[in-house]
Amino acid sequence: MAMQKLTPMFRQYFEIKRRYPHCILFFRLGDFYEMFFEDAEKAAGILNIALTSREAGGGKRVPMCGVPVSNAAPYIRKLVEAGHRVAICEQVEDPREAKGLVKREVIRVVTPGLFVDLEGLSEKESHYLCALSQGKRFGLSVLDLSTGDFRVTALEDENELLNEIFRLEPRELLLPEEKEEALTKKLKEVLPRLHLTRVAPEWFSEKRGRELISELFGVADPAGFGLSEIPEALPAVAAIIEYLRENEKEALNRLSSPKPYFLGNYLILDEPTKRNLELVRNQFDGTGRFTLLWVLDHTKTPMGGRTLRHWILYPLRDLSAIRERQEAVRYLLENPDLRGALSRALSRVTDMERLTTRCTLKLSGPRDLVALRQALSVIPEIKEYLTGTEGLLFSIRERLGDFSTLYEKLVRILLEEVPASPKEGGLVRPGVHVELDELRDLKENALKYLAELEARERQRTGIPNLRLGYNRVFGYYIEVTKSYLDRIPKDYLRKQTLTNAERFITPELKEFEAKVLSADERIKELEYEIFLELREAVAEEAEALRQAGRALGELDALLSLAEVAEKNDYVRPEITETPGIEIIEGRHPVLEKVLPVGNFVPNTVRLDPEEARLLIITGPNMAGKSTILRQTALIVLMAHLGSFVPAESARIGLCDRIFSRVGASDELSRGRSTFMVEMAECANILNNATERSLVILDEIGRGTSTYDGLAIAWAVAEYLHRKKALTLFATHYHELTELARELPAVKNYNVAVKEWGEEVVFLYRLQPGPASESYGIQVAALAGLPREVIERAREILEDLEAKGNLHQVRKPKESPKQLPLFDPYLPLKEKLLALNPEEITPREALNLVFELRDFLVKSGL
Ligand SMILES: Nc1ncnc2c1ncn2[C@@H]1O[C@H](COP(=O)(O)OP(=O)(O)OP(=O)(O)O)[C@@H](O)[C@H]1O
Repeated sequence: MAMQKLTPMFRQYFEIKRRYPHCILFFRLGDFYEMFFEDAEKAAGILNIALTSREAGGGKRVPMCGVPVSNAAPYIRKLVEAGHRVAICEQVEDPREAKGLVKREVIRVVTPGLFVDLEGLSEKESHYLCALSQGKRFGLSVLDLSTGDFRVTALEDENELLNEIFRLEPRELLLPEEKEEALTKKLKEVLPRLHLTRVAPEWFSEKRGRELISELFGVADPAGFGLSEIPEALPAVAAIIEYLRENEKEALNRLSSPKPYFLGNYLILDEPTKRNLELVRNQFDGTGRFTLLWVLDHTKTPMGGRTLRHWILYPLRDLSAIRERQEAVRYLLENPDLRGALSRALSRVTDMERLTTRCTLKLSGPRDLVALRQALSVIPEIKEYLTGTEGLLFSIRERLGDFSTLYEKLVRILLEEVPASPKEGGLVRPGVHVELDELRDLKENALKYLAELEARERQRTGIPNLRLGYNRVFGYYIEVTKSYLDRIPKDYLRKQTLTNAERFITPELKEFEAKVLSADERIKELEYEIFLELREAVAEEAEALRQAGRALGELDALLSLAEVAEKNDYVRPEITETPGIEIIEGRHPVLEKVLPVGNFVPNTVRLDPEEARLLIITGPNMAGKSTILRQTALIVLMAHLGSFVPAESARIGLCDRIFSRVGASDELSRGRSTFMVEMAECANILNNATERSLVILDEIGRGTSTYDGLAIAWAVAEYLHRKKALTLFATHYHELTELARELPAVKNYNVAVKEWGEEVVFLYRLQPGPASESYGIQVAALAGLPREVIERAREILEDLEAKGNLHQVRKPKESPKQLPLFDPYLPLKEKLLALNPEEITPREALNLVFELRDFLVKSGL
């Protein structure tokens, strides 16, 4: 449309839209955010709202849709979740005072990484925006705007970078525009839901990073933040700050300074390990159920949940830091009364970190302040409980700070219950503001006041029938009948003449009228001002509040570890500087919770750098090999995060990383064959494992021909033995058990099974020595292969054995897809197998079809 034909408002719309071409523009019109043209068409579809039209000038109508300002949050959330960016354009002057068209400006752009709507964020997960710069090393800055957590680090190579991104799972990653495609493709592969945002390459400047840091945080040298060791991160810091400046200016007001973190301080968990060990997400449906976090998380607060998740993903490598956490868990474990009291107190704490940030971003409403007040009310109580503690608990107490002044203010000013919006009034207590109290009195006592005034005026003038009245044209007036006009005082101003009477006004009446008529509006205005001041008072203490929030998170996480340790009978592992692992009667933390009580069979694993650093574990399918591998890795990881562990006792030498190569993950979508993935993961292990690494390998070489596979597995085992990494190697290649004879620190173990007629019984018990047989056919029979096929297989086996074709190498069984560790749908399978088609009713059949459909959908088949 030609510009000149447009209405002034649409001209303004276009001027703004031109600056935000990649955003859906929420254009404020009165009580609505309106969208136009393509934005409207796109949004109406996603939001499922009516698409209407509006005249844009010259009689032309254009597509339009809108959402109410008072309830815009869920719509914004939906659009952002669908991958859009939403530019919020507000009226930035009072329409009543505007000369002509009211001024409008975009005040914030909501992007996937800058999303802080409490309802749209998952409570116990961080929500990261990252920026990536590349110099000699990679620089990564990581911001969770919702909590104010701002960190930076440097990464040696692409591999380290991909692992870290996979660990953080950011929602949005900022990259310079010219960034090469190969890397972005890999990033998309590890995290398909990640939004990659290209921004101006000039933003990634070390110099700019220094300038911005000194500008925002008032320090001349970023070294003050410990950034001198990672100058590569400065461009990434600059990019994030520039991004905030462009899209969320308010965030710059009270941004926390970026804190460096060094990957070397944490156990390295690469992508396959995080995935295979099902630390925070299961491989079955990608949710948190049946994961290590699921077992350990009994936290009461969102901060606690986020902290624990972070601890699991960043296990420590520093002995004293681990012991500090263990000590705190021990103390809580031994003091159940204290634990109970702290737990109850924490249950009343709200999400302090996110509520505080919303105040700094000027997004919070009265209810947020009330929620924050509630959290603050609990802090003195918690401090009291922690009096007399030592170590970490004492340091938590110290970090909780003192918010008595702020708390008292919130109590003194805000009512118990407040409305959602700060602009509707009804949130400030009486006695806070003189004018506000007067206005409220005035409103409530208007009628009484008028009656009093009438009586007073009658007395003053001596006019017995003087009367007060109101009409819409003149407002309040005093009416005097004609017979008394001679008694009218001088300050009466004539306003209207009727047949029998005259109407007057007085300055007092006018003042009263102005007050009453505007009281309501003024009350709302005053309450809003008081609210803004209060919100600002909270924002001023943002840093201390965030620190307290984090401290409460730590306390909550420690309590959770203590609670889980008690409930599940965990022990405190002894952590040593000397490498080596000894887990006596260890259990799989998740599987033991899923199986009926008492059904899990514990196992002892000893890895010793000199005597037994590589254990070859053989045993038939389903015997429990993978479980032993995983539980060992999980126990080692739990020990490093400061948790107690499911075992009778455990001694764990400090590790630098846990490697895992377990099962064949579903990589077809990445366009790489199973074998290729297996080898790539294996290469990574071989190139990086050290004497301090724990390596768990499950069936290496299965994806290729038997001989190739065996040869590779053999060579890999030899190499790891030479590198002195502590390794558990589960295999179907029986031949590998020969290694124990050749290499000094290789030991054979097998998972016991017992024959029961033609069947096998799984004992799940790890015992020294190689497995005697494969039992593949028995397991196949258990799985329900038709009897005919099983019998035929036996014949073939006997035949092969008789011909000597089976001599050394037994081809391992292929399993088409990695089974989840346990099978949540076993009951359904059993039902299906037990089904008698002759007897089933149509209703039963239909129910089964529904169950089956749910299963297929959930398992992604
Ligand atoms: N220690 C144990 N106690 C009780 N049940 C167990 C134990 N270990 C394993 N199981 C059960 O056996 C199932 C199979 O275990 P796992 O996957 O570890 O076997 P596997 O030997 O690795 O099998 P495959 O060689 O076919 O991959 C588990 O899902 C679990 O139900």
